[in-house]
Amino acid sequence: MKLPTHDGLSAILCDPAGAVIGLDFDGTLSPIVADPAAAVVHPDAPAVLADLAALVNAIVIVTGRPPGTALALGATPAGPSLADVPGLVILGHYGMERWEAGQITAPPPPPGLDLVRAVLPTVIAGMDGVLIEDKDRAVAVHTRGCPDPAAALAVLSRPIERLAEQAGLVVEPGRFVLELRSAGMDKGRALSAFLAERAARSVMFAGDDLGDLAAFKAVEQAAVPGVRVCSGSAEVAELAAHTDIVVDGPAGVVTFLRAVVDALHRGDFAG
Ligand SMILES: O=P(O)(O)OC[C@H]1O[C@H](O[C@H]2O[C@H](CO)[C@@H](O)[C@H](O)[C@H]2O)[C@H](O)[C@@H](O)[C@@H]1O
Repeated sequence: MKLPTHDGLSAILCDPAGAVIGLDFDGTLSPIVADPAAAVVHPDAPAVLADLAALVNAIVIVTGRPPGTALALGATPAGPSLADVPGLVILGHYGMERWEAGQITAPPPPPGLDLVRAVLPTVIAGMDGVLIEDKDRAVAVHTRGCPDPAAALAVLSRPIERLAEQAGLVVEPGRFVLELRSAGMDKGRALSAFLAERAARSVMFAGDDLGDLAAFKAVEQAAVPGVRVCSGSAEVAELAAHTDIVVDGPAGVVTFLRAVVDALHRGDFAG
């Protein structure tokens, strides 16, 4: 793949040691599938991330998943797993939970989740194919398995908003999913704080969904050069307009990252 011309990308290629590479998980590193529990990482993703990690300041996965789930889904039968990527940091639950060097740090889960767990079965009663994913500090309601996923999402939207209000939570919309989670953190805040922590001199963020918009905004507003990469899909076609480079889903992300690694090894942009 020939790398596109972009100032933010050039900054990363010229000075990789200063670059923070941020990535979403579902739809970016792992192809979208019907069952959230089966959304394993693209088989070539951990290897390319491991190669890239040796060249850049840091690789950080910023995801709505709990870090433990991203790690479990990041295991590959042959070759390295996500857990093998040197220095990898995972900011899970939209930045609420952090995994680094085998350690997780997180505040206690929001108390409103008990109400959500008690009431949700009534809210979805009679709706064929709705799936509840309990993530300990958040609960996601999926409609991908419904006969008409978009219609089911529309039906659930208002009742879930009301439930979130009652429980002191917020609703995070995604790809045929409505997630009830605590307020006060998003991928943008998480990424900005990480850039400051690492004294980043450039940044890339790759994502596929509405929850990634905050991170794209953080790249835009960062005091350092940056590039926003869209893991493109027909499902979230509108996301491309908020990004600089569009690739074709997780396979496209892996090909793009491999081209970055190859360019760095060749020293195309070195001093
Ligand atoms: O921030 P992300 O890493 O993108 O996580 C966002 C949500 O992704 C997951 O749901 C999505 O992927 C599933 C598996 O491919 C798919 O079945 C579902 O339709 C998508 O919405 C995950 O299950 C959620 O918990 C995440 O919050």
